[in-house]
Amino acid sequence: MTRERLEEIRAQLDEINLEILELLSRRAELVQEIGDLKKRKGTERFDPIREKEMLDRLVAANPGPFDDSTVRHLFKQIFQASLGLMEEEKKELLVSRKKRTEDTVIEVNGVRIGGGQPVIIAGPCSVETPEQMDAVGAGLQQHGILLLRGGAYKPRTSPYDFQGLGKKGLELIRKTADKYGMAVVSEIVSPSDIEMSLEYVDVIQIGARNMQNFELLKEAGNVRKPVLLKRGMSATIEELLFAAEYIVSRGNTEVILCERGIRTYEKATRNTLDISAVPILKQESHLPVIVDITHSTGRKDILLPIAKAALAVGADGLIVEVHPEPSVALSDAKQQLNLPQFAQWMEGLKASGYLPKQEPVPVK
Ligand SMILES: O=C(O)C(=O)C[C@]1(C(=O)O)C=C[C@@H](O)C=C1
Repeated sequence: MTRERLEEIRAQLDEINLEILELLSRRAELVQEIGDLKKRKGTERFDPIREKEMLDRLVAANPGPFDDSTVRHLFKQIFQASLGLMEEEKKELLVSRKKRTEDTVIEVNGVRIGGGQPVIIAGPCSVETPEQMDAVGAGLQQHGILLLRGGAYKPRTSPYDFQGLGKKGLELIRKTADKYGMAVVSEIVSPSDIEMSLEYVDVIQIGARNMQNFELLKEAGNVRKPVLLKRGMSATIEELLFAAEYIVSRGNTEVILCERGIRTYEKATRNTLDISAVPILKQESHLPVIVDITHSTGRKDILLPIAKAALAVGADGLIVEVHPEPSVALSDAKQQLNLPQFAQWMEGLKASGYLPKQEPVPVK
């Protein structure tokens, strides 16, 4: 082929491209008209029967050299693009940054979660006895801790493991928190307990195993109390945000997201802390994000570097489990810090500069 002939053919192709583009644009305008009609009538935009009819007619008229499957493929692409044109603008989630650019700040017991200063939520895995709670309350109070955690309802892997004290546990943690000027963060597992829990908790925790318990999420959305929502152990970041949307869309806008490690093949830690989830969640959502360093690692020896890492990537706070006597704890005995270990951990964190110096809480 001569160079001139190549140029000549290319010039023809350029013209045909423009003709195709003009035809595609004319087609798209007609599709938009159909889209308006369908919207008014409330008809489904995708019409597979109509698409099949058109494809069959095109294949029957196919003069070649493209084979039938190529013709089907090319036109299917056009139908797809047409559907895209007809689609309503994508609905942004209420929890999305696109919906609200400023950070949501949640105030609990005078502590601002998401307000720029990291917060520490500490306490035992389970509420066990008055003595245990009093010891931990007194110990944490020494370090200025204002948010006390402790499980009264324990969704355990084995039905034979300690299941928690239930309502009695809630009463106990409330009493302890009141004595030491703290707020209560405790997990609720049943939708029918949400209403009852309002008397005892300042933050309703929804645990990893219940992240997609939609009835529980809806019930938590119906009340006006902050919710700490943990990421499910096999949940994607998107699924966590949808779970939060369940709560926020019902009017309860105070949701704290919690990264607590996900299940992977790695055995060195109990779960794998998805550190990248923190900046991604902060970017995608306006809700505060905290990291449960105890459940994600399941070990005490790396809690300081992990805490620093979480704060370095922008976490608004940390959850750490503390028990006055971890070796006799009724749950998670191996991963809870004792009070001297907690004191050392706090010292390390303050020295790192990530945590402001905190004064002991004045007892009310
Ligand atoms: O004919 C319709 O009902 C249309 O919506 C138009 C159209 C098309 O592009 O031809 C688009 C999407 C439907 O799935 C089927 C056909």
